[in-house]
Amino acid sequence: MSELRFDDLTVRFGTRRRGITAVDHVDLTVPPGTVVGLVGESGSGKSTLARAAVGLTPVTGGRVLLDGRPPRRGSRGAARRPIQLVFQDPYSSLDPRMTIGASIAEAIPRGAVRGSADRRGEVARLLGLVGLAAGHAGEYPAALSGGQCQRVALARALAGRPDVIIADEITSALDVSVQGTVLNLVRDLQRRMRLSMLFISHDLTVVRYVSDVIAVMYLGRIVEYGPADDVLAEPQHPYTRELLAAAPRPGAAPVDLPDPDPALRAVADAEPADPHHPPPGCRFHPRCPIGPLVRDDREACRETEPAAEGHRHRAACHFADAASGSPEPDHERPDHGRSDHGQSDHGPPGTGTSQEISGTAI
Ligand SMILES: Nc1ncnc2c1ncn2[C@@H]1O[C@H](COP(=O)(O)OP(=O)(O)OP(=O)(O)O)[C@@H](O)[C@H]1O
Repeated sequence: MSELRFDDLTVRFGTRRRGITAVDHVDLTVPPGTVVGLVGESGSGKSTLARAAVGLTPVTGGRVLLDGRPPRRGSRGAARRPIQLVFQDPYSSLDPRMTIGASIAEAIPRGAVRGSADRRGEVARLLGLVGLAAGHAGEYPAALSGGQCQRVALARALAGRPDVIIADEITSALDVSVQGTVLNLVRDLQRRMRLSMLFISHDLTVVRYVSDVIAVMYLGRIVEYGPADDVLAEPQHPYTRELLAAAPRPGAAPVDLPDPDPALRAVADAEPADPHHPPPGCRFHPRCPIGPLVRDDREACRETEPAAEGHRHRAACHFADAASGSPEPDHERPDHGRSDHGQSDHGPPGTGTSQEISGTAI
């Protein structure tokens, strides 16, 4: 089992004047054998983080670490690739001119099998792992359904003998009817193979289904992090509460935002901030329904990057306690502070890699 860690990672596109910081000083840890669900709206930087992890996008600053070291980047088919990325669109991730068997065989690292019979056996084994019959090896992607293609993409990822899988919106392009079976498969494979997994989705309903830990991303930053049960039961960041309110658990009581005032709801319903010009202070403040309830001026929200409070479960909000029921702004607590770059460690809750984060912001 391996640990994936983003250490103060920044990815910037474009020029200094007209550029965009898609990932902004993110510290995030995927603990060994754990599924971290990364949720956030479109454009928050989730895919950029994923692509940076496997070297598809150059990083501007910070590091990606696998068990404390930069991961090896094996060339295509040549060596074991310890971090594997599975994409949203199962058809575009497979070469339409290659049979399923050839696609999977291509991803088996050199030296992992001897001879073509062994290779065929390994392809059949991988197809079996993802619940497909060995007979599919001779077919082309066009003959398969979207769900079957996504299973093949998973088989290809597993062929690389990974320690970590990053699943980026892998059910978004699938029919609702097959999303559940693919999610069950992913969870089953992750447990059986004791994989570490970063599971990315804009949909909290999907993330909550597979995740041990949930990280919430907004405008390039992680704004909340904690054990999934805690984040879902007592979200601390108003953005997480909005996501939860928009994705109620079937049969569960809806999450009430603390403010029934329509004027303030309009604030919360405002357009996301322009990622080219993120607002100063808390990036969420132009949309936030919490601040006006507890402070008329919301000066802290406008001017100061909020710090993350808490050890296992933490949120970057000056009014995190107001969001979960007790309106004491965290910037008035004695241990509050902030760092230069504004990110905390998102290490595994309750493990040695989770650091005390008083004094840093996420
Ligand atoms: N190659 C690129 N060049 C310029 N800007 C980019 C590039 N890739 C991503 N971006 C921008 O970076 C920001 C983050 O995009 P990213 O795709 O990482 O977000 P996301 O949360 O994964 O959203 P989605 O689910 O819609 O892909 C967006 O504003 C996007 O337009």
